[in-house]
Amino acid sequence: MTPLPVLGAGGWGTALAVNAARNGPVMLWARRAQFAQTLQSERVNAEYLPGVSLPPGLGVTAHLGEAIQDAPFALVVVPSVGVPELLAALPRTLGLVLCAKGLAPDGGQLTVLARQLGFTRVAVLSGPNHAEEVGRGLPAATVVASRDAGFARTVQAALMTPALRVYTSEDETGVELGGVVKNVMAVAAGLVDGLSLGDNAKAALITRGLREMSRYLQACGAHEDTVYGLSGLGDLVATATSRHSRNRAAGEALARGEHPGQGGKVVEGLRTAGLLSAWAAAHGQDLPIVQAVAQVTRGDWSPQQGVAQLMEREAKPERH
Ligand SMILES: NC(=O)c1ccc[n+]([C@@H]2O[C@H](COP(=O)([O-])OP(=O)(O)OC[C@H]3O[C@@H](n4cnc5c(N)ncnc54)[C@H](O)[C@@H]3O)[C@@H](O)[C@H]2O)c1
Ligand SMILES: O=P(O)(O)OC[C@H](O)CO
Repeated sequence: MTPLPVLGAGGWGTALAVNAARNGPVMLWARRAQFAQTLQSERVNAEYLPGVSLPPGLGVTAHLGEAIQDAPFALVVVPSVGVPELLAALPRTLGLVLCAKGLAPDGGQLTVLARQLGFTRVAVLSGPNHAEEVGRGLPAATVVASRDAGFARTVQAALMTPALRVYTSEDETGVELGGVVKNVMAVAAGLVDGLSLGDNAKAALITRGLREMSRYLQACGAHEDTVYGLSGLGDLVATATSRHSRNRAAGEALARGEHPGQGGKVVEGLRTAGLLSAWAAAHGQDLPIVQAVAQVTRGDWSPQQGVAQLMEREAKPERH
């Protein structure tokens, strides 16, 4: 049986690889040769997913060609900034399951970038999935979305295990962008927590954040109900309330006056806030929470100014 390639040995790549190894052999690709060797010999990813043993069917390599050899498709699990470079190195015949929750350098979708580069079998995987929990085999659910329904079902079969329930969708845009925007909402949730603004404020943020996600997704062509599924509301709740979330923790750090996100584990929401804020300005769209997070992240507003700006907006009906 050809091993399933999992490209990217951070927390999420490792957790997905451990889950998929319940179904068959897996080859995990790490960019750094020394790191790949350490994973192969220590059988644990102490840097990104400590406490989770790598099962015997999981191999590790730093050679991309070896990782994808004879495989019909691969999971792409590097941070969004690294996706363009990795895709450029892959054969266009390879099916792609894009797992990053971030945007391309131009602020567009990674699925769109993949197709522009000539890949034809493209899917996106997204849902309320903290690597720390999936890696330990705690029950979770996720969505694989592709315009190619047959490809989505193939990926579903490869990843569905007793611990991970995988649903399919044909709404690539809705599933991809839900996971992208919720990271910004999670940074905002961390600001709420860090400033001790209380439960009412957190509930208001999540609810208005969902409304903002819905407006953005629909402006980008998503189906209107996708935002209420696992990749939208599900992931928003998981990330905005989780002790595992790096995006939420980054918001707490901002509230303390620190500058999070330099080095270490990837915090997609900080970069995404700037890209989405630029998109909103260019398209005349109103994404107030995204814009407030972008201003605070850039240091243009203090966290308290961000809160005041949101609270003092014009009066309006709830449905807007
Ligand atoms: N951690 C989670 O729980 C989780 C869950 C779902 C989705 N995601 C998404 O998955 C993506 C990866 O996140 P993660 O948590 O695995 O990150 P991480 O911070 O745990 O690890 C990032 C990994 O990518 C490698 N890397 C960094 N830049 C690279 C590049 N240019 N090319 C190749 N490799 C590179 C790093 O060396 C490291 O191994 C992100 O977009 C994240 O939003 C994460
Ligand atoms: O730790 P975070 O904030 O990157 O969130 C991880 C996942 O996206 C949760 O589904």
